[in-house]
Amino acid sequence: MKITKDLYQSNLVLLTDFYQLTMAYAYWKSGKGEQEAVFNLFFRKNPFQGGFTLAAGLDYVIDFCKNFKFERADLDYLEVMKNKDGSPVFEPVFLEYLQNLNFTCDIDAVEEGTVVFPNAPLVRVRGPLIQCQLLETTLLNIINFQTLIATKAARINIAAQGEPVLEFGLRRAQGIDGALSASRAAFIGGCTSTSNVMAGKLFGIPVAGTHAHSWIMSFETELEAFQAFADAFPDQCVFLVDTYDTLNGVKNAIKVGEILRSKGKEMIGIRIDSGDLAYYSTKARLLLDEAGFPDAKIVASNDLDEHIISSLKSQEADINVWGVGTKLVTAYDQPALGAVYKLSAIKQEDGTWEPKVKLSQQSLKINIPGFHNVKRYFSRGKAVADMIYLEDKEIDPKGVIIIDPNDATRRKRLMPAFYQEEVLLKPIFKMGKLVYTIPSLAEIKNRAGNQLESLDKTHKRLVNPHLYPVGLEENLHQLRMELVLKAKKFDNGMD
Ligand SMILES: Nc1ncnc2c1ncn2[C@@H]1O[C@H](COP(=O)(O)OP(=O)(O)OP(=O)(O)O)[C@@H](O)[C@H]1O
Ligand SMILES: O=P(O)(O)OC[C@H]1O[C@H](OP(=O)(O)OP(=O)(O)O)[C@H](O)[C@@H]1O
Ligand SMILES: O=C(O)c1cccnc1
Ligand SMILES: [Mg+2]
Repeated sequence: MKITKDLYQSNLVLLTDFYQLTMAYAYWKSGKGEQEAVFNLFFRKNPFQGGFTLAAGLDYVIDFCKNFKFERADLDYLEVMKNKDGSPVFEPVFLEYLQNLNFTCDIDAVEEGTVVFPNAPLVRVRGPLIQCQLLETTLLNIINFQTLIATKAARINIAAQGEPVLEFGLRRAQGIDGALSASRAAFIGGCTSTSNVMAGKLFGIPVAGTHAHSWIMSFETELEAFQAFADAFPDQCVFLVDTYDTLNGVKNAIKVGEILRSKGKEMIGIRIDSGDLAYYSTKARLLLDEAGFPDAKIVASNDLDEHIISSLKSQEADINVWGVGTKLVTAYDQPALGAVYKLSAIKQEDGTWEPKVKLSQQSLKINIPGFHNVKRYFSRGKAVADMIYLEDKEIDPKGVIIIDPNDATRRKRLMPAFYQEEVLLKPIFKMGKLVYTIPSLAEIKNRAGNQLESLDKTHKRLVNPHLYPVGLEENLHQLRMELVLKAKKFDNGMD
């Protein structure tokens, strides 16, 4: 277990791509290391062909930045790295520089549990080039995964229409942190509990569960197994009924439920983990109701995701609680969010900021330049549109036009004076100092619920959702166009 322990006790500065360190060295060597820059972290497409994304992971980012420090052991490792000719990769003076390096960036970010959309920044980092660069990979690793899983969880919870979703993913998750971060993000996205005990301990997520087929199989009969479980946990009986014959299993659960009742206890319900979940849940409901257990819950599990849950809902399956593992914590149908981290401005020697774009053959990949932020407009509590804008340009309250960053012919006129507004990037660090009050996980989950509530249901549809309007404010659109044309010079990019 040494590796695990070391990993979690490390402050993660080496959890980065090697090229960040070689670039840092080269920046330092060329004297550019302290030049100020602005980087933005954003994604280009909502995952799962959905209409929204739920931001998560900021708490980890804060922790990483707060503890950003090269320790002796990190430097010892870098010190022995050699080039092909046997010379050290990093000269000792640079390692000394790293040893004395203190985190001094400004970070502004969207709060965890906020609904977000493509192209708008989730995190904005302003600071010396070396530091901005050294944050890239770790920030992307954290935000990409937790945001992906929080979004998947939100979709699954939308499909469950407010019924509890229990997260059962640990055994199928992508390794140790894949499981822990997923349990955290799944809780933010709306799951009520996790089966992962360590996630319970680390994050304060309620832990819950039933029992496995092995429990039943270890007894001579199913009835004996249910009875023994009831003896051990009279207040927490959810009997797994499908080991041998599902409907007979329900009858056995009822028998033990009656014994429990005679002792003043109520069974919570049953779990079905195989077969046609619509058919068996309906039959089980009838048996339970007829036997006088109308409040007994029916839990369903077995490779569930938002689509199967929706289908079961439309089949009027009698299911009250959903146990979801593999397809949630692995984001089964889309394994990565694809968020990127791009430089958008750099400070010149005369103190002015130079906005930057990176050209791409695909116009959709040209980044948004400058020092920008994103603002959400609301009407009667519902989100109307998001505007990405340059922070130093005035917004006319009488009217602005926002322009689709991927298609300049798509535009929307907004009258800010008629809306409530919220600036989505909040100050997190100022000159390396934490200025943000970190919310509890329960507060983050609550925010996620309210945010999803503020989104029209057409954007939350699981299949072919209505596109939520996100656009560039005119000045920003203009700046982006000018920079693209300037960079392309006479070449029109059609070769
Ligand atoms: N009524 C239903 N409508 C749509 N999908 C369903 C329905 N009932 C079950 N499913 C889903 O169909 C799949 C059935 O999986 P599978 O073919 O492995 O059968 P199984 O019942 O798990 O078999 P086993 O007895 O081996 O566990 C699961 O993903 C399950 O969630
Ligand atoms: O299906 P998931 O969404 O991943 O949910 C978790 C699964 O894990 C458990 O059994 P396991 O799959 O280990 O064994 P089983 O398939 O034989 O029931 C449980 O019974 C669920 O089926
Ligand atoms: O508690 C359960 O029912 C459970 C836990 C993990 C995986 N599947 C089910
Ligand atoms: Mg299974």
